[in-house]
Amino acid sequence: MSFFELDGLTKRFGGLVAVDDLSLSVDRGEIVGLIGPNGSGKSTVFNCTMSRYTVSDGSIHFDGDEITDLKTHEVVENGLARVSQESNPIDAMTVGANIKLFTLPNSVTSIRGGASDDEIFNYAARLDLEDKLHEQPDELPHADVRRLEVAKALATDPEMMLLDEPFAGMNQQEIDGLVEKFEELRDAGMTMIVVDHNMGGLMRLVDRVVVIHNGTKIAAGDPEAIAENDQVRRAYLGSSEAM
Ligand SMILES: Nc1ncnc2c1ncn2[C@@H]1O[C@H](COP(=O)(O)OP(=O)(O)OP(=O)(O)O)[C@@H](O)[C@H]1O
Repeated sequence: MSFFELDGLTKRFGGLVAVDDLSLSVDRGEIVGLIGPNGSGKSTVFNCTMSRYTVSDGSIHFDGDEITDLKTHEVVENGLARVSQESNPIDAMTVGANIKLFTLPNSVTSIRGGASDDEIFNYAARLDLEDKLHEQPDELPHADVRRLEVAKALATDPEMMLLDEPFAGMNQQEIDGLVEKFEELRDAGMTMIVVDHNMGGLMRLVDRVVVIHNGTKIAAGDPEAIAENDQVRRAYLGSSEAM
């Protein structure tokens, strides 16, 4: 069994089948790109994996355990973390305090515990945010807010990260910088699935690409082969996006 496996994953919203019998596996240390036109089901795959949505059919395994029906905090405790499309830092707290929040024990009553200042510094430093620990998120440029979201996810000490549009809204220099950070995380052993519409950043980073369209896998392969794949091109041509 692979490190991470979706087997026949299906998610229905009433009559709409958002993810349709999708199987996908990721090996430890791999970075897999999950791409597809708008509405093809990418975020739904992440939401099912993190138990934000209940799965209609199929199963999800991570590191040898079935995690399909766990609660979200149990999925996180198992070593999976997700960076959402939307940033949601708490603006009334500093960058450091926002990161620390993700290191607290999982209890609404816990006000003690969590990572030390040194540990918080190290999580921030992995995203080049160590000089911004005392700033408030609403004082930061967009790219720093997005990197803060990655640092928050890292603070749960995951073995695998699901990254939903990490490059959105970034300029080329910022994308290059973030690609470098993800490569450093990979070198330290992190496994990742990355969803993004920025093909330049994504294709450079990933080992393998899985393409979904209408919730179904239509292609999988290395980035070069996927860029040349006619079925993939047609799927994107049928949507309003360019590949
Ligand atoms: N909570 C929900 N309730 C009803 N329908 C939903 C829900 N979440 C997603 N969908 C539908 O499921 C389909 C897949 O949506 P999803 O957001 O997973 O696509 P996506 O590939 O992530 O799109 P994008 O690239 O635009 O983020 C869409 O038709 C969407 O409208």
